[in-house]
Amino acid sequence: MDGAGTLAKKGHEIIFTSKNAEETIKFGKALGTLLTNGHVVALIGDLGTGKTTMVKGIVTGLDVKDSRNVKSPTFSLAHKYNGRIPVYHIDAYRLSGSQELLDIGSDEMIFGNGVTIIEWADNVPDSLPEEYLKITLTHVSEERRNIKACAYGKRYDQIIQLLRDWCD
Ligand SMILES: Nc1ncnc2c1ncn2[C@@H]1O[C@H](COP(=O)(O)OP(=O)(O)OP(=O)(O)O)[C@@H](O)[C@H]1O
Repeated sequence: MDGAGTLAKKGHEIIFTSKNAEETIKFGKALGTLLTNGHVVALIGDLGTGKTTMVKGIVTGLDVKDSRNVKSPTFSLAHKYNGRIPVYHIDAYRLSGSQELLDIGSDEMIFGNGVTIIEWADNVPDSLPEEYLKITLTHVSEERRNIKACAYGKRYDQIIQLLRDWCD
């Protein structure tokens, strides 16, 4: 990626430093183009670190229309978008555990067809499948964020490799 963020490389994870929201969207879009049925992306980060901004990028890469209007489903808990495959966007902020997530039918979302993106995934660790991609966003300065993408399971190793190629 020309003249954009900086990248640290380590095994099955990458750390990308995003300079602004637009760059986080571009990173998300690159990731979204690599996702397919059954993939789960767990997003972790404090308030305002850019989780929803990242989701906008990911769903853009999944060909969801009007992706810039995506908002966190904080009250409805989950949204379904129609992209090239179904996309489930879950916000676990208000959830105190995995049972509440199960109650909204998360099993069908996480283990069914399509891609599932879970904001505040650290609130529902027991709901995550054995393999998933974890993205941790941390605030560096007003516009700078560290984006750490980590593959949990071999299925995601190739995604990390391709993201690395994209960032280089
Ligand atoms: N590098 C960056 N990456 C992402 N967002 C950024 C960046 N720089 C500034 N921002 C801004 O930070 C804000 C992040 O908001 P966003 O809703 O995406 O965060 P969030 O983690 O989902 O927050 P919350 O948990 O409160 O819903 C947006 O206004 C966005 O434009």
